[in-house]
Amino acid sequence: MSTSILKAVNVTKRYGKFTAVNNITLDILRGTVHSVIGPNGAGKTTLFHTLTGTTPITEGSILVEGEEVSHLPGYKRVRKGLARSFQVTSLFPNLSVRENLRLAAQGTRPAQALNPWKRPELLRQACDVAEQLVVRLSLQGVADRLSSELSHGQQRRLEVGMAMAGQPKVIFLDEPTSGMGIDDIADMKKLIHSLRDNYTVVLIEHNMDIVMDISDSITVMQQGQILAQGKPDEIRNDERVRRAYLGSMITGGKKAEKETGEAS
Ligand SMILES: Nc1ncnc2c1ncn2[C@@H]1O[C@H](COP(=O)(O)OP(=O)(O)OP(=O)(O)O)[C@@H](O)[C@H]1O
Repeated sequence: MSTSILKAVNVTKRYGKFTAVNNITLDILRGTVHSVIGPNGAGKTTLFHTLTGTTPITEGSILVEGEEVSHLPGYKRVRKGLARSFQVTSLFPNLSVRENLRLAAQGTRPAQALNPWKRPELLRQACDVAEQLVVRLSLQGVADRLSSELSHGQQRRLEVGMAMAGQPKVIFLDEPTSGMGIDDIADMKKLIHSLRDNYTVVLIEHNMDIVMDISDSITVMQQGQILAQGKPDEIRNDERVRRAYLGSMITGGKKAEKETGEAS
């Protein structure tokens, strides 16, 4: 049975009088893909920010493998094994794919990364990690190209690879398929699904086909709160979820149309 790797207990985030995340309790299990979905403004990204330490919480607690991290800044949570995949803008545009990955792998030992007297085996290890990732990301054909020369889909895969390079326990992905074409979406979906062999994935994604296909569990948020949690089938069939706002997103509108007799 999977054990808990990341927990949020009664987490609330307020901006002044506005409550963006309201009393959220989550238990994310090791080796799973856990998706967070909900309409625009539901609080998904704010929840991510609180879990990764980008933004401080107002109330509640966050635990990584049972250890309280609520008041640790983001960079210290990285050392506890939480990694966030950032947007394309976080790539080094004037470095090759291989060099981007090698630097990200070296970043696991920041003191060593900038030390001119660093031990050569650490550099070799970082090169090995980069080589393995080039293959895993299916970027062999462009490994020596500058990251700025990659297609959008390749850049987004590289972003995920940059998070993987740190060999974290949990990888946070915020809309990794946004702006992608169909082929790139299929590649990204395969990559995310494969991640749970080595990592735990927390995913924000608007593409319901992906969410339903690759998630082990789903948290549905609405107006800062949890509306429902469960396996994809449970969420798909949850009346509250469908009635609230997801009917057409999850079912492609078919069921809702059938029920209302409004199909054209
Ligand atoms: N720094 C901030 N100050 C004030 N309000 C904020 C701040 N960040 C987010 N909010 C508000 O919190 C609410 C939740 O925003 P959030 O970005 O978390 O939603 P979301 O579910 O990620 O939406 P989307 O799917 O559009 O990205 C929104 O009403 C937003 O305006």
